[in-house]
Amino acid sequence: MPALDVAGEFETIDRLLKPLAHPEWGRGLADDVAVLPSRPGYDLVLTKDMLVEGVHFLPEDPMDTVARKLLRVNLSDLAAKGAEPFGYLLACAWSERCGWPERKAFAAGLAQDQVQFSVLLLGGDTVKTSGPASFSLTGLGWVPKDRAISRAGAQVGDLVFVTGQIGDGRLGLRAARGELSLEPERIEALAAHYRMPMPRVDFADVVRDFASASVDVSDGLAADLTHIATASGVGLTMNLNVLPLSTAAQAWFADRVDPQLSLEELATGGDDYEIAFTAHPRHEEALRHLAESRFLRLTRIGEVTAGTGLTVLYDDQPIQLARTGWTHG
Ligand SMILES: Nc1ncnc2c1ncn2[C@@H]1O[C@H](COP(=O)(O)OP(=O)(O)O)[C@@H](O)[C@H]1O
Ligand SMILES: Cc1ncc(C[n+]2csc(CCOP(=O)(O)OP(=O)(O)O)c2C)c(N)n1
Ligand SMILES: [Mg+2]
Ligand SMILES: [Mg+2]
Ligand SMILES: [Mg+2]
Repeated sequence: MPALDVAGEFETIDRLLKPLAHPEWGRGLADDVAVLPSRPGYDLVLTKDMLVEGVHFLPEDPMDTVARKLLRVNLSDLAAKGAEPFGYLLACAWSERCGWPERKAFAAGLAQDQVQFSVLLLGGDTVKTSGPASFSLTGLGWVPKDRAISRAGAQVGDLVFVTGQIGDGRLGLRAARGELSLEPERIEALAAHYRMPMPRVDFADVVRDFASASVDVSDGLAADLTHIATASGVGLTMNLNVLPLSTAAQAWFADRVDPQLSLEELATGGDDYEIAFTAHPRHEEALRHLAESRFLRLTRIGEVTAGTGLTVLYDDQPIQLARTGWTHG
């Protein structure tokens, strides 16, 4: 008899999650734990982020992209530390709207990203809730012993860099909500970034080899750079005029009446999942070369100074931001 498509706990585990599991370490998702052999010469790097419906994704977002975003926001944290991901633990609190097709789409999204990023499922937990859907993922990666990059470590005189583009996460949320009047291709590109950001996994080894301090940009570039300043006990500057914008963001920006306020929105909006880091000026050429060879944009956005906190510059003048990024309550 063919299996029924029942969105139950063990149907979900057996039919949707087991195919994603590490063949050995995950114990077939049929034990109480996963067991990993240690890797001599490496440190294990662990991170956890949640995605909650209405907080991190929209109720109408497709479940395959919700799953991929969940994995990717965690891969982003690992990449910022210079770690290479290998596996993850997953917790799902399915809501009423998560029937079998939605769960299947969720697992299919994970299957795609498992191949793209070379990670496998190790275990997790599955529950049903009458509240909003929420998901939590623990990402695991390896970094050569004692080489993980921290938020502390920025030195006065270092330069501040950011990968990729800033602002598509914020504009993508507004695009997905139907708040922007741009051509449909632009709306699509921005919403796609919001629903499925690209973690800079391919740049993790460069960060590890050259960065003095590093953070991934989730809350907002200004907020996350402030984390580096605080942890490192230094000051950082950020030049709003050189904020790297995508072509879609440039199209949006071109129509704004208040350019400064618009750039502030992008620099504080979050959901970028780029890497912001500091490095000694002697590494600038190598960093530019490596970024170019990997087809990744890299922008020098500021410098590390004696002092404290983040100083934001617009037209060479320091400005005050109303807020630096997203905070939860
Ligand atoms: N509920 C929690 N229990 C333990 N540690 C937590 C919890 N929430 C956050 N943290 C820790 O606080 C630090 C900052 O968290 P967060 O701002 O979420 O980091 P990130 O933005 O890189 O995801 C991290 O070390 C994280 O592991
Ligand atoms: C529906 C919806 N509203 C608002 C946002 C914006 N937003 C929510 S949480 C957040 C910051 C990142 O999430 P968080 O849980 O703080 O991740 P972490 O910094 O821990 O990686 C942002 C920009 C969003 N992504 N989706
Ligand atoms: Mg977090
Ligand atoms: Mg994070
Ligand atoms: Mg982070």
